[in-house]
Amino acid sequence: MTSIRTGLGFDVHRFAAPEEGRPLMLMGCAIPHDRGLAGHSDADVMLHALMDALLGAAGLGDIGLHFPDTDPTYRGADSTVLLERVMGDLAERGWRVANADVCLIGERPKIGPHRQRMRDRIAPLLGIHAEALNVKATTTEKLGFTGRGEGLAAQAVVLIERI
Ligand SMILES: Nc1ccn([C@@H]2O[C@H](COP(=O)(O)O)[C@@H](O)[C@H]2O)c(=O)n1
Ligand SMILES: C[C@@]1(CO)OP(=O)(O)OP(=O)(O)OC[C@H]1O
Repeated sequence: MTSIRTGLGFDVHRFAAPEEGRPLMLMGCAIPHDRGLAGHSDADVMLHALMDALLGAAGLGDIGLHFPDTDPTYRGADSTVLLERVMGDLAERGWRVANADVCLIGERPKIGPHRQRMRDRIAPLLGIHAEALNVKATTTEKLGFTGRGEGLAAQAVVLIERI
């Protein structure tokens, strides 16, 4: 039986108008910014990419399958709670996380000042040490929708292994 697998995830959310007063949630952390991301849930784009990577590695589809955006249950959902559900699904099937690498794509906010807080918040939910959860970011050199500041994108890659 295969003992390791990889998965990748990708997600995009547009920014809400500032007057909507949505907080910007990234990796389960409230990040000071002039606007938050729009979404049915808390729109934590980095955690959505991470969950899709985990589900992909385990062959379990994607977050839209598990948490449909047509279901009022998930309105305003805390993505860390959804991540706990995903981790439960993986554990039930005998998988644990070896490492994860998550990349935010956008001009602002800069994640440098928040990187360690993000790792410390999410690594325990993945059952790994913070050093096995990498958090990084890139601009798109002001090109495209992220470059224009219309929204943020995120990518994630994970390795899972048999317990
Ligand atoms: N939202 C972001 C984007 C980038 N960074 C940091 O800046 C570095 C340079 O970005 P380039 O797109 O010019 O390569 C990048 O490696 C990150 O360290 C960031 O913190 N937050
Ligand atoms: C987690 C969910 C739940 O509605 O969040 P959304 O804010 O709709 O985010 P999206 O990444 O568009 O789709 C995933 C959904 O399943």
